[in-house]
Amino acid sequence: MESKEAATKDTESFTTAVAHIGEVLARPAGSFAIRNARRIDARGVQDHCWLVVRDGVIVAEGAEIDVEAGGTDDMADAFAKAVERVRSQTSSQSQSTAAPDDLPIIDARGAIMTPGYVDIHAHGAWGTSFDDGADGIVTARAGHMVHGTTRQVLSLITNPIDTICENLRTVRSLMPSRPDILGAHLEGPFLALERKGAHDPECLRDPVPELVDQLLDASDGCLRQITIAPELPHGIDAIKRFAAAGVKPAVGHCSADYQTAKRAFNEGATIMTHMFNAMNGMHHRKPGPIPAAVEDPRITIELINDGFHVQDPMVALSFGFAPHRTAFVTDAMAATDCPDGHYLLGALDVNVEHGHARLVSNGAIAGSTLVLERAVSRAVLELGIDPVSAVEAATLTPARALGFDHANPVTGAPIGLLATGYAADVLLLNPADWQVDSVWCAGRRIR
Ligand SMILES: CC(=O)N[C@@H]1[C@@H](O)[C@H](O)[C@@H](COP(=O)(O)O)O[C@@H]1O
Repeated sequence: MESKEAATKDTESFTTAVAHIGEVLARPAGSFAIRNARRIDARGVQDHCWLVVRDGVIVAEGAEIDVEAGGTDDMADAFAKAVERVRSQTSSQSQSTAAPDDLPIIDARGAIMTPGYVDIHAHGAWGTSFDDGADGIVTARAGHMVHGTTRQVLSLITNPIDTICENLRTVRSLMPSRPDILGAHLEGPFLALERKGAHDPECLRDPVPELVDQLLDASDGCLRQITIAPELPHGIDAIKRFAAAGVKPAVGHCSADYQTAKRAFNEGATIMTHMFNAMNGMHHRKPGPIPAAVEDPRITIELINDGFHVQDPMVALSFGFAPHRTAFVTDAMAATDCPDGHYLLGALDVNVEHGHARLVSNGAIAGSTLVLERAVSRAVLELGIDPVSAVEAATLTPARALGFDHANPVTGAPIGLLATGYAADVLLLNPADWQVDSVWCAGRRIR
């Protein structure tokens, strides 16, 4: 839902960007090459890096280090050979999208090159929510895409069950034409009343089998993850049912004790929804759900690194607790990339001041106005987290949490690294401030 302020800000440029992104994503995947970049992905840092993309997939990568600077002869001319190979393949295969002599080569001029960011928990941006129908989804997606979030799971807020089912069907219907949409996340309605945060208490439910089946039917395979308070009467049973259906259950919005959380993870939950927020904290005689997630190497830990939801020392603690398992999420709501003002989260009124969203009714924090671009830049530049770990938390870790780090039916080629065989989701960033300058999603240039 739009606020008055959001409606007056840049409505025209929003509309133009949304249309542009829709058009670009409808085109066939492209072929191109990038050279002279400082590649940072979960494998490490590599200077003078290049990659070659054919029909949307990275087919070769390397570093152009000349012999005098310590490279081998092979390193010096591997790029030219890889480009030549793609050019000759494209000229002999007429269905390819690239003309043989026309493989664009982008000189990154030393810019940072990372995989596209993957946000597995967000609700909206640019004045709209992922619950606001197809138009709302493409608008909010554009708000994240221009900031480098090339792929996103669309989080749906707690609503009456029929509304949630309708919203799931909308997500499902968009997926064939939108490679950037990874599916849906249900945050609710199976949350603990006392940990509801910004969710409508009237709509919270116990996850009895009939409701589980109803949601699975409506999702038609698009449901990727669901947040569940495991201490609800049917909480553990629902975790088993969703896991058996291929959905990743997430522990969150709960008051679970340590044993109940541990049981949830043993029965198939694999994610902790925004650790620290909307759950009981750690106490030396009441350890609660956090140690159960931290000690279990199977669990991915979501973290909202906006400097408001979780204070910086706790963000650093999470990386120490769970290296390679901390995934930045935004939990972004409609006000993201918009002015302060009045917005909606589901049916609830939200006031945004200085970028902080709170329910009008009781002041509860109501999602963030964060984009992953900012989560990564503040991790590196303000918290001193090493760049490889910060990039990993926004790329490979969230991709792996949902099985997208391998070839799969949703993204086809894997995502999360800039490696041969991976989808060409690529960002070029300004090394001074880590702002996103260029974005490719699934081999299509967005900006
Ligand atoms: C969409 C959503 O559910 N967002 C939650 C919100 O419900 C919760 O109130 C807040 C703070 O939780 P805390 O006060 O327990 O830290 O975190 C997230 O913003």
